[in-house]
Amino acid sequence: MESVQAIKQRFEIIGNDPKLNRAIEKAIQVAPTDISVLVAGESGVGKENIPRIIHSLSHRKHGKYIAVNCGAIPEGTIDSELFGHEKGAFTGATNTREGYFEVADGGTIFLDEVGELPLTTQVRLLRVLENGEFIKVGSSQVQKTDVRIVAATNVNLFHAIEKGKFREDLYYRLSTVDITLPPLRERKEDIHLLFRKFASDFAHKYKMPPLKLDENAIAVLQKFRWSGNIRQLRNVAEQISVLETNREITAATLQSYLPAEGTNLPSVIKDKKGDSDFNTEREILYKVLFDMKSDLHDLKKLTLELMQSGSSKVQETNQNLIKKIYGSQENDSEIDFEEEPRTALIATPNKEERYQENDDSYLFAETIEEEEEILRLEQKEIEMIKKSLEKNKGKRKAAADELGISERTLYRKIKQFDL
Ligand SMILES: Nc1ncnc2c1ncn2[C@@H]1O[C@H](COP(=O)(O)OP(=O)(O)OP(=O)(O)O)[C@@H](O)[C@H]1O
Repeated sequence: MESVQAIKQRFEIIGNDPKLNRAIEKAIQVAPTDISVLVAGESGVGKENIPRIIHSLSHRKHGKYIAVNCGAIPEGTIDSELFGHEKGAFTGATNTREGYFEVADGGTIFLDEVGELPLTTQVRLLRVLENGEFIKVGSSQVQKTDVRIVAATNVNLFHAIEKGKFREDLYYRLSTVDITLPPLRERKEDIHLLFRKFASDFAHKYKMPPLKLDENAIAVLQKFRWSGNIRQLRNVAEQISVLETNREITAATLQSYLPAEGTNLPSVIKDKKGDSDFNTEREILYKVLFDMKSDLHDLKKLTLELMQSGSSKVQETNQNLIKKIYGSQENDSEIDFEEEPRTALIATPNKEERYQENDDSYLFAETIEEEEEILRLEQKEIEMIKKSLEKNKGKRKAAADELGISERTLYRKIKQFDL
């Protein structure tokens, strides 16, 4: 039996965390059997490594391995994708098509985000698991297949069962063995190791000298929550690798690439109860917020430079605007740009001062401000998604990777915003 260490090398899995090692060990143990395995863990923890290990160590290793993201396939086509269809089964079915369960006969199918399967598909899946039987869409002929199923979920399937969205019998069929991968924040020792690996990969890819984090930066890296887990860490490492000319990374530099923690974004509050999209939704909103913040910073810097280098005319004609952006200072007819311009950049009028006369107007104004902010965030989110899809020629997987979100979340966003 191959050792955990050898498997880690073969699959380029970085980390020494005991829970990670135990997960790999379990995968090695169950691989030679045909037991169904359910892999659990937050988005981005590396769940896909487990079915790849299981397949490659099983007697099916020369058979096909197919990974299916159940959340990324529209409900209307999932049965046909998985089980195939007959010619004429529905409009557009011009030919008979083999589904993944037919193609992967003798191999392994990885069903990622299995909790996203519609109930009708769950019934079909249960049948395959029980006796290897399935029926193509539009057919009445029962077919046989011999496929091993490894499923994964980043939501608590018990909640889905309670809500009537997931069949209990299917859950027990899928999870003969459970393998759970820990979130990155519980693998503190591995975070720097992973960052170094990614930084070295990107240095190689972009032909730049490798990054080096100083001690404080390492501490920041380890303290951060990493709600998007390894995927998020990889994205941050890539951004810094490409954008930073100074390759010695300090805590402040690193911090500027990390989303502010504890930001009271509406979706974060809404999802605190433990809804499934909490991590990924937050991830994208953080990213959006971060981009907006840096755009704003750049804009302010630009106008400040213009005013400093330009004429007093700019200041005269835009006095009100300047006050609004850089703070209203009583009896100030002119702002002293020589004095600590960076402080001026972030100074905003105190909200209590602005609204102290009337509490209601304060609350009202706050609500409107928040609503406008949400709309702006949404707009920005739509723009980012559109750009990324265009750049990646409509390939959702590539776009999702670039945006640092899962394909399932991207698929939902596309539906939500009608893109
Ligand atoms: N231990 C590891 N060492 C190096 N890279 C890793 C490790 N684990 C995961 N990765 C990388 O992190 C990224 C996310 O992994 P993966 O897609 O397997 O996550 P996931 O848990 O399946 O997420 P989701 O639930 O969103 O599909 C991938 O690019 C993967 O190669």
